[in-house]
Amino acid sequence: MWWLSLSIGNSRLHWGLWCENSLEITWNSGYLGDDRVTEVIRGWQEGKLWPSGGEVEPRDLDGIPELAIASVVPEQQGRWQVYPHSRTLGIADLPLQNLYPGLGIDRALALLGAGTRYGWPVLTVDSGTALTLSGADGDRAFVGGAILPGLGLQFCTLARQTAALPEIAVPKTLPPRWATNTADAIRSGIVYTLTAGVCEFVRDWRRQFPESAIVLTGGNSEEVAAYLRAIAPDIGERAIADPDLILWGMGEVYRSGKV
Ligand SMILES: Nc1ncnc2c1ncn2[C@@H]1O[C@H](COP(=O)(O)OP(=O)(O)OP(=O)(O)O)[C@@H](O)[C@H]1O
Ligand SMILES: CC(C)(CO)[C@@H](O)C(=O)NCCC(=O)O
Ligand SMILES: [K+]
Repeated sequence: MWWLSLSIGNSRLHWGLWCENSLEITWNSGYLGDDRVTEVIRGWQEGKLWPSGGEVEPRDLDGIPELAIASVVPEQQGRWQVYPHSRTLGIADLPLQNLYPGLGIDRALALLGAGTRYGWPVLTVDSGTALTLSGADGDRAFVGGAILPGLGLQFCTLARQTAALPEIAVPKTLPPRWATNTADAIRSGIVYTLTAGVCEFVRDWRRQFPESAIVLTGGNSEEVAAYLRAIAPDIGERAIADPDLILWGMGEVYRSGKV
């Protein structure tokens, strides 16, 4: 009756502990080394949710949990697939139409989670390592989307590939647009262009699907939501923030009997 969902992203791992269809707790962790993975798996085989590698309380599970894996990082997923009670999800397992070969399972699951919780049609904006937009229509058919470097990656690459530009943290709030120092100029350039780009996609989506929910998720979704509220309140105030879209999508696959 207990099962675990593991979403392997490009920066870290995202976990959910489920009791049937109820998501009990969620947590994030870094990638784990082989020894740690062995230790975690041994814990599960003794019916224990511990050690987990993230900040989650030790917990006794009555029974050995199943593990559902969704990964966009092949090198990481093999470490978890050795667990005998694991199942790795592919896009063919999802009750969505028109998915293209090679579409990221995280994008498809986020769409499924968003549509299930907030209705169809739906547009998801996942601000992770990469920022992705993914939209589906009222028949749960994938319409299309886009991929760009995420916020953290934009700041990081700019600093890494230049001599004079410093590494800057992702700002929590809107920076001044017309900057008069280097750090603010970087903040302004990245934040205003990324936000304008997202707005343009959302507006175009709304022209096609006026009633669609817009759902924000991913490690930088709070920042992106704050920028949108400040720059484009018509979008920012209506967008829904949900950090667990991918896990909800995995729950929907479980409910449909495919886990
Ligand atoms: N504790 C944290 N550890 C790592 N990144 C974090 C943390 N908190 C916020 N972030 C931000 O989250 C971003 C990564 O987002 P997320 O965790 O959704 O990525 P991901 O799991 O690699 O997903 P994706 O594969 O979609 O890129 C980073 O750019 C970083 O700025
Ligand atoms: C775009 C990322 C990196 C976002 O995590 C992931 O969804 C992925 O590796 N996608 C495969 C390419 C695609 O979605 O078209
Ligand atoms: K790559």
